[in-house]
Amino acid sequence: MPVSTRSRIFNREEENGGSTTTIITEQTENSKMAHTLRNPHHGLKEKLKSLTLLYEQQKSASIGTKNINFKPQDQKLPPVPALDRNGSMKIEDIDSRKHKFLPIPPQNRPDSAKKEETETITAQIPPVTTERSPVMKENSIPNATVTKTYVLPQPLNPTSDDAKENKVAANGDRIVGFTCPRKAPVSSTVARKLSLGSQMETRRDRKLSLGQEMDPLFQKQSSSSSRNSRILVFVRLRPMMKKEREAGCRSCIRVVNRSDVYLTEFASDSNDYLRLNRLRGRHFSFDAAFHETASQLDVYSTTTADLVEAVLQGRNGSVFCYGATGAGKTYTMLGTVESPGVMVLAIKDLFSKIRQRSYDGNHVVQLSYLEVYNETVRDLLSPGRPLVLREDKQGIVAAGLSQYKAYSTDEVMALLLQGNKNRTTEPTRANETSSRSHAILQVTIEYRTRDAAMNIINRVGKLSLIDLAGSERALATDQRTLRSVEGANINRSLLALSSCINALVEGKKHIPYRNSKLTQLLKDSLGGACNTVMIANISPNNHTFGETQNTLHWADRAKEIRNKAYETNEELVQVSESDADQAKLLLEVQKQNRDLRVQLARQQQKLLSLQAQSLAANANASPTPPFVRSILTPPSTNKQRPRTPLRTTPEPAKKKGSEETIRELQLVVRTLEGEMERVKKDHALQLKKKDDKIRELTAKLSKGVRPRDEGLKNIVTRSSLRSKEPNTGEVKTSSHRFLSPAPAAKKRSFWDITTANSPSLTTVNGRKTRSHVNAEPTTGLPSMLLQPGFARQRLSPYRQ
Ligand SMILES: Nc1ncnc2c1ncn2[C@@H]1O[C@H](COP(=O)(O)OP(=O)(O)OP(=O)(O)O)[C@@H](O)[C@H]1O
Repeated sequence: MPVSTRSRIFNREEENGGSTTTIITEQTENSKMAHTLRNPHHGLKEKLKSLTLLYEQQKSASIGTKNINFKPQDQKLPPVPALDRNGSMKIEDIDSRKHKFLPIPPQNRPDSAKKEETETITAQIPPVTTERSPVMKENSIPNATVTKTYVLPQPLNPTSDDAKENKVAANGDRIVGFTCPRKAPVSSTVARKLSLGSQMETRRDRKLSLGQEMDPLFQKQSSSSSRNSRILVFVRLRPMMKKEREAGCRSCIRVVNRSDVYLTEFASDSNDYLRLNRLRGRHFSFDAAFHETASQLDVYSTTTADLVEAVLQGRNGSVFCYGATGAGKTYTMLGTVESPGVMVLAIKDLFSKIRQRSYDGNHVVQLSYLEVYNETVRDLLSPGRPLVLREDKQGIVAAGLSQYKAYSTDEVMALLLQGNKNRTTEPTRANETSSRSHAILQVTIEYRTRDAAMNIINRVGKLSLIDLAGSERALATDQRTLRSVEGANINRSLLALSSCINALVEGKKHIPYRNSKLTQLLKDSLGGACNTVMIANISPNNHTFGETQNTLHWADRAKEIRNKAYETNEELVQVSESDADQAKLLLEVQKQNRDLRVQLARQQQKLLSLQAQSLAANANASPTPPFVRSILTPPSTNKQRPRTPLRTTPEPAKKKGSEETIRELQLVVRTLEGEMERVKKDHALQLKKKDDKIRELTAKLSKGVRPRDEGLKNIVTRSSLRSKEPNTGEVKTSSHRFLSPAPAAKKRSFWDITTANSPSLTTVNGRKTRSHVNAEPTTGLPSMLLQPGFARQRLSPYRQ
């Protein structure tokens, strides 16, 4: 029997001494399973049906089973099998003839008043690992022993709200109804990949909030489904608010595992005569389900990271959040400063990826941000008159929408911030900062590169990040006129969205996109050649059960929408021979430029070490050579040459500019080399002079001529010479350059070095500030630590 990702029932009831016992229909020979679970949400009919089916299969399986060592003592109550670290339970050597009747452990036993109880084991993909019977997977009857692994629902944290809710459900109202979900396709339990490399897969899986390891089947499905263009649907549960907790709200939703959520309806105690205090529940399965503790990064990396990668390869991608008001859509899309949401993380990721690839082409990022408010489209980046939607070759576009070029994450953030200020938000009873409009941020990435034949390849990918306004009930929000009109419009457009989803799912020819502005704008995302991700946001509050159920229902429907097979928006511009030559030349020039920059850096390094040596030797003798000083002095900010605005430079001008830059660079390199040579010569000359002087003095001494200073020792040493040398321009021996220029001075510290050239710092409140280092006799040496930076700064205008 195939093991479903859905819950399976493995129980029977038997009155055994007045107490309810659970029958585990599959039992092992070596390890006997006895674990009762409380998940009583299957209908009796379905339970019996699946039980009968299971029994039949096991029976026929057992006929062919050999090597069964069935011992009578096995009929005793087997021990509760140990769960593995994933909460999985192994059932080995299944033999259908040996069903066990196990007592429910006291901690799991429901209220004794209950007559009915169901036990559910959630099986995980791949739940079956066939050891001796690989055909088991194909739903055929095994003729040998098999091993099955069942992943049980995670044990609840007793302190969490979930745990409390669970307790209520177990001990409180009886659960008698269960809407059996439609069997989800196997692939729905896994996150579909967007035809990307294994690197992305690894990352995504690492990020999965439940931290379970990815099994091989998962990988296989992921890669095989990468060609599939089904909409990916994720669900995110927001945490219970303090206010809600204080108001005594209960959690009606539970994230069962990494893809499933379970919705429970709590009956109102006294008045619900029809349901007789019964509860209803429903199980939903999505590509991934995020627990309330899931981080923004978890959500981003699982839902959108692949999309960003695909957009860079020239495909279109859309992410939209759907859900009731106050369910956390804006939090997911925008987030806060401390925990930025999908929009911000996507932009950051985009730019970091562009930076990594910048070596092989040019990327141009353009941005637009609009809102649909009360069925009018408005530009959020340059507010003005409402925009009109038009259909052209690219699809539906808002005529006159401003497009901004952005070159860094910061620029995008600034634009985003500006747009959000212009967005319509109002406090409602349900949410203090309720978004009253649907906001769409569109990022277009144009990528231009050349192939081997120098043809221009132009790829354009578009990423749409959509924060929908919340669906709401009239009572949930204010009754003021404007708010209710807004609410009605929001609901109308969401209804139109639902109709489109329905029509798409049913495969209708006519999709009513024109029913609202929102659906017109989402046309591309829903049925077009686009990778689409939908994040359904839900609240745990049981008072919003209806809205949560609605959201989950539509999200479940949306899973079945298939987009058109996506294609890369790529354009190949063939160039003529002369153009190709020019392009080659440009590439060569660029390469040369790079080489020159490397050379320059090397020369600079050499120059600096040389300068350090020469400064040490000439500390007191000669002033810093002017060219060195000019390098070491930071250029004043107002004199600094502005960076070449490459972003706006057209192609031929850019080429011209790069040639000029190369010429300039070559000139700089030549100048530096010349200066270096001169310094070397100077240095050698000075050393020679010093040696001559020493020789001369030694000769004089040997002739009996005393040195000028009588107080000094008669022996002439280099140090004795040094004391007389300052400011005289006298030379020293070559070995002098390695000696400290001022031996008597206190040892120079880090601050001495870094602040030696800094403008004087004053004493603050009598406290010595860093300026005290200037009190020392300075050698006039510039900061060594700052040199590379200054040198770079000075040379930066030449950089491309
Ligand atoms: N995952 C989360 N973690 C922490 N706080 C959250 C989370 N999701 C939502 N919230 C908080 O819940 C509140 C409502 O969220 P948000 O404004 O995002 O809802 P919304 O669905 O956008 O509502 P509306 O449709 O009315 O705009 C906010 O205060 C937000 O900070």
